[in-house]
Amino acid sequence: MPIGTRDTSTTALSSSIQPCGALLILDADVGRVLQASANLASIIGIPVEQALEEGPQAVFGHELARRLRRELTGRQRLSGALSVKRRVAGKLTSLQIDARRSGEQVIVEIEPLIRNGSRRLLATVNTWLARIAEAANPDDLLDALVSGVRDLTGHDRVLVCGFDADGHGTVLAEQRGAGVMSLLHMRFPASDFPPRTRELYDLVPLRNVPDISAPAVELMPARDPKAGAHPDLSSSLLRSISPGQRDYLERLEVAALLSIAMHADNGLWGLVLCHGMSPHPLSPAVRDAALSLTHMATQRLFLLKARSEARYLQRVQDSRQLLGSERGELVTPATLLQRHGESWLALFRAHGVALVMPGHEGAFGEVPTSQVLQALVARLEDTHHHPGPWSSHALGEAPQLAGLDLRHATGLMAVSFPLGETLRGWLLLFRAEQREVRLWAGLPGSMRSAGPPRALAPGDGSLLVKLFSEWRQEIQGQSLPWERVERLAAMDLAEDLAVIASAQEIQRLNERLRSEQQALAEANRRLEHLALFDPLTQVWNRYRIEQSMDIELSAAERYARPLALLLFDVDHFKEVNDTHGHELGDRVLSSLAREVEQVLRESDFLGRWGGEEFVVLATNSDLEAGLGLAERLRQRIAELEIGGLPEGVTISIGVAAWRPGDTRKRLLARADEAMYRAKAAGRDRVEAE
Ligand SMILES: Nc1nc2c(ncn2[C@@H]2O[C@H](COP(=O)(O)OP(=O)(O)OP(=O)(O)O)[C@@H](O)[C@H]2O)c(=O)[nH]1
Repeated sequence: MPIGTRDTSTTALSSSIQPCGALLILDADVGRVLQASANLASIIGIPVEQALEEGPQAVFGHELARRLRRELTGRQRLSGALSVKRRVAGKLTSLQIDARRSGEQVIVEIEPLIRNGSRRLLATVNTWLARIAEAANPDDLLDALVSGVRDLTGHDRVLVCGFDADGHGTVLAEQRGAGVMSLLHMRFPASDFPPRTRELYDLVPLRNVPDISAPAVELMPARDPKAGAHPDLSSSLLRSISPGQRDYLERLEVAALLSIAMHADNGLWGLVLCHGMSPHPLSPAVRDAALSLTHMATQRLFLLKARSEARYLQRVQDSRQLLGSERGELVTPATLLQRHGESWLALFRAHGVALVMPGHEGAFGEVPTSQVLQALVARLEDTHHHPGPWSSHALGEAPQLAGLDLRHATGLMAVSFPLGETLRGWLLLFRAEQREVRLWAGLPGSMRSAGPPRALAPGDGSLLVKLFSEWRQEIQGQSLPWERVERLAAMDLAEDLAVIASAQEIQRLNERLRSEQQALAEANRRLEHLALFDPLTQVWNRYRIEQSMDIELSAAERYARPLALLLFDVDHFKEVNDTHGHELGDRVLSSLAREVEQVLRESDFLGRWGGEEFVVLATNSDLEAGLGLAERLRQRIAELEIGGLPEGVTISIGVAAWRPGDTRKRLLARADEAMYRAKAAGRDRVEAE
């Protein structure tokens, strides 16, 4: 505890103060002195007995006592410290008086205004404020702060100790005189800053111990514990230090201490610690100037941090814009990571990144095996339900992930993103181990009893000095902690991934819809084909040829256009089937249809009338043209070579020409009759109506 902040024994129950000032406990009405520090006479020249008997006016004079009462009416503390001059031990002394309420009592602190350092105070503060305002980064700023504070207070060593998320402190900046040991970069264990100590800094942002060896001064008269609670001195700057704290500072050769809190929005961020190697009286004015400088520097520090966070978030936004271009595209997690993995690793200071979605997975950099990734996500699915990220920088200590081989990864930030109503995808960022050697200034309290370096056990004076100056510890199994902005950035990224995933889902659905529409159109086409074509010969079926006949008949009627109808039938087809099989019979019908099509003009139509019977509708053809066509067909079929049927086939054709007033039925009947005659006349011939 080299910095001397641990004063758990100097709690609210402390009933003694440091001798650098005097203290009075007054009643709530500022009318009576309940207790006074034993050194009252040496500080303000009034004996304790007189103060207790005659009250505040004897100590401060009537006018000041009235002013104190007036200023504290309805207020917790004076609006500003008062200063008075008093003759003490024959010397005119300037004093600073501050007062505040504490429960049912008023605590008054009286401190001599020391001349040292207070000259040109404002000029010094202004110079350092300017330096602090010029600092472009936190390191320069903290250097300016420790230099400025040391310039003001004249301490032998001034340092800034910043706390990490675990409450451990690190010396981030230091200014020291010649021959003073450096504590720069050393660590202070969190156990040196117990919650009570931190709370006291909330109450009073500053602690000043000008001489740690000065004997404590008691309050008089001593309180009978039965008579009620001791006055609460926790808010007093003058409260004495604990024996343990004194002991510790002595071992560090620190004889005087000034510590000033640096508060962030979420609590104590760090401390400015000023060490004197010999007693170091400090004027209250100098102390307050150091407090102001620290206050301004702290504000500036958080402004710089906010700016650097803003710059980082701008980089995140840039990367989001790049990602935005993926929305219109169907990309797999693997492709996304190929394109953006490198930049995400840089952005998150990570060594590996994986995207795990149901049925898809992608990885970039150093990541565990696919099997482990799946197991990891299954565990996270079970244990992590809120939408924020899950993170750890010491995976070995995370019970959820016990037994999983995460390879080099000791840090993981996992953030989920919704895929539809129940499914989630996961963005997993891995950090590799970062070994670190910590130099502890002092040992953590818990270590003291466990005592790893046994040689350094208390009692061995020479080694104990070493114990407080430096103790090496190798930190393993940890990676860089995940910062708040990085967590925010990961959530932004996950949001984008959700948008990409849903945009892609919509695209996938659209594509499925499109292909289903195509399949439907195809089915419709097939259905239409089936409805109009004969499946065996692929010529028009009876329904379709009837339609055409009706159309052509009405055209013939309207324009008196000639039209011939040929009806033909394969001769002895039953025999073909019976002799060669039905399959060959089918082939004969198809070959015949192909052959007839070859002979027909574009404007002629061929249809299968049924069985082995076909119809040809010859437009713009009179009976003679119809007969000519029929004869050509008959000859071509008679000459047609059909594999497996050496004798070939013949057809008998009946031809009828349109006559005004003809219906389909009548025209067909005449053609049928002619075909019947052709059959009857010996087949393989053409007959007209
Ligand atoms: N392979 C096959 N045979 C068919 C098909 N449609 C009808 N047939 C057959 O065609 C034959 C027609 O026989 P019939 O009406 O006796 O006439 P045919 O044997 O051709 O004798 P004629 O017409 O008098 O010369 C029957 O055996 C039917 O089974 C078909 O799609 N494929």
